[in-house]
Amino acid sequence: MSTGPRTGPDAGSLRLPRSTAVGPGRGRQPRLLIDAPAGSSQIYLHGAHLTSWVPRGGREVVFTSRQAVFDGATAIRGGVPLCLPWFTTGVDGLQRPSHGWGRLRPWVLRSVEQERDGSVRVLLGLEHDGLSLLYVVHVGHELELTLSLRNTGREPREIEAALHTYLAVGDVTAVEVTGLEGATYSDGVEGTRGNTQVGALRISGPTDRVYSSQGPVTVRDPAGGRQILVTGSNAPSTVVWNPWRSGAAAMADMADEEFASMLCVESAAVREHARLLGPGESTTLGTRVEVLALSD
Ligand SMILES: O=P(O)(O)OC[C@H]1O[C@@H](O)[C@H](O)[C@@H](O)[C@@H]1O
Repeated sequence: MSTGPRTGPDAGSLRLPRSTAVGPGRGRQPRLLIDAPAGSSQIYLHGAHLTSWVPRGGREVVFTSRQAVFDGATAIRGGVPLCLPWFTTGVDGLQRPSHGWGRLRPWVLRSVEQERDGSVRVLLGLEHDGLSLLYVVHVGHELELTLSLRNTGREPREIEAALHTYLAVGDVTAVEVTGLEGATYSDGVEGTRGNTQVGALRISGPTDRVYSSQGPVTVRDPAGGRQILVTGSNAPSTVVWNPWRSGAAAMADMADEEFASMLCVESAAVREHARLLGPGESTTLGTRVEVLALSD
C-alpha cells in the first residue's frame, strides 16, 4: 500500500492499492489508473468519467473518441458519462446543459480498494445543487457501476439519471441487439412515442431510442468477435444511441467514421421513469457490463 496524492478539493490523501495510481491523464486532467489482476480501467475525476475498461485477458470494452476533449470543462466524448439530474434537456425540455451537470463537475475520490478476487472497488462522491451523490465503480472481469443520489434540499426533486455507456464494437452495422423485444420505446430520430420493439434491433442509421426496459440487453458483435451484455439495476429505462456518420460529422469531439465502432446502451431512469425524491430521500441506479464469447 502507498499513500496517494490529493484527489479532490476535500478528499485529503488516500491510501491506494499498488494496482492503482492517480496522476495526470489526457489534457493533464486528474485520472485514476487501475491495473489489477481482474481488469484495468481509467477514471477521470472530471465527471467521475470512466473512459476505459479491459477485463483481464480481454480487449477494450469501452469506446472513447480519439477527438474527445480533456479540458476539465467539456463533457468527455465516450466512456461512461453520468447524466444527471436530468437527461438531454429534461422532462420539461427546458434544462441546460444537455444531460445535466454530473458529467461536468470535479468529483472527489473517496476510496480505492482491491478485493480478494483481484477486482478494484472505487468510490467517488459529489455534493452539488442540493444533491449528495455517491458512485461506486467495480472493475474486474465484469464492470459494475452504481450511482446513489440523495436529496439534501428542502423541496421534493424530480430526478432523471443515465449511465451513458459507450460500448466499443467492431462494426455497428453488423451488430444485433437483443433483449428489448416487446418493450415500448420513444424514438428521438422519428419523433414518435409508444412504439414496440419487434425482434432484434439492428443499427442502420441514426438511432436514438428510450426503451421502457432494463434489459438484460445483449449486443452481438460478429466483427468484434464477442457479445457484450448490459444489465440495468433499478433502471427502468434503456437508451440505445448511435449518431451515425451524419451525427458524428456535426460533433467536433467525434471523428466522422467513429460512429461505426461504438454503440451506447445506457441503463437509465428517465422521462416517465424519472424519480420524485422527497427531502432526505435516496435512490440508486446501476448497470453491469459483461463480455461473452460469440458462441455463448
Ligand atoms: O452530445 P451529448 O450531449 O453527449 O448527447 C449525446 C446523445 O445522448 C443520448 O443518450 C441521447 O439519447 C441523444 O439524444 C444525445 O444526442
